[in-house]
Amino acid sequence: MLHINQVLTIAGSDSSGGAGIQADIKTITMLQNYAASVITGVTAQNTKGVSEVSMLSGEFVKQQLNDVLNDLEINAIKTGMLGTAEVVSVIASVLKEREIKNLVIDPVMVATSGDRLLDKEAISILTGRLFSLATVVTPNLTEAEVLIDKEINTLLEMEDAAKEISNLGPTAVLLKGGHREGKAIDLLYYKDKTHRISAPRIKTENTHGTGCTLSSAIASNLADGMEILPAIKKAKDFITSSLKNGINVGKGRGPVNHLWRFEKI
Ligand SMILES: Nc1ncnc2c1ncn2[C@@H]1O[C@H](COP(=O)(O)OP(=O)(O)OP(=O)(O)O)[C@@H](O)[C@H]1O
Ligand SMILES: Cc1ncc(CO)c(N)n1
Repeated sequence: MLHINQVLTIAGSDSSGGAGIQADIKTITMLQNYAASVITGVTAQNTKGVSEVSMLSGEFVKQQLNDVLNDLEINAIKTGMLGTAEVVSVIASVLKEREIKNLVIDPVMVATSGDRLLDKEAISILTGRLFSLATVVTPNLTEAEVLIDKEINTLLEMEDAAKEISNLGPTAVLLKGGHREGKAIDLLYYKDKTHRISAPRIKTENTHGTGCTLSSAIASNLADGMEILPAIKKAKDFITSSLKNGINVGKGRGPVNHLWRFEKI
């Protein structure tokens, strides 16, 4: 029988299907792995923005997580929208207790549209209890500025920021430069070295779900046994291709889209 690696996404639902758990499941599936999903909350959202968020209780998130981990053989986990301090605490406790091999944390704080997806009081729990368990954390520029409480403008400042965030305990930090001008350069800080992970900027309005897609692709590649650097480079190729294939769904920022299967290496 065909062997398939299992990836768990812990994230929120995006009713418009472009970001959140829907983006994660699509990505993991396109990368030919099996996706399980622990839902933290539900957003009423479309391509123009988020109109409402309803979070599940910490207890219910814990129950989903334990049910999945007690049964499936999860090879990697990715976290996205965690919403509340209660949910972040529960996830940190469960993941600390279990031997999680590959954990990718996308520290989602606000949607592309500017709407808040993480309570302010949850941030210190995220950094204090979850970051140290992570293989990779993937902040965007705004999230990184919140994490280090400094403005980040230049590539050199991005390098310093990635290094500073690594002091919070993750094995690697990928600081995404998607919201800058020019080439789409992300900075990876890993094993005391900085790597520039670069791709041409795609001229498109259809960028809904870029962050979710990238972090899910990294988790999926780690689940396949890839090392951190190649897992990130391959995920970067995947998001670049998905941006090229973005589609005009909705009247705002349409979703990225995947048109073909990537061959496994
Ligand atoms: N127009 C673009 N062309 C090429 N790459 C891009 C573009 N926009 C974003 N990226 C890349 O997409 C990935 C996600 O980065 P981004 O900074 O957009 O994350 P994010 O802000 O967390 O995403 P989201 O907008 O979904 O919240 C990064 O690798 C980034 O460089
Ligand atoms: C549910 C959800 N998670 C993450 C994001 C980040 O883009 C979003 N817009 N919606």
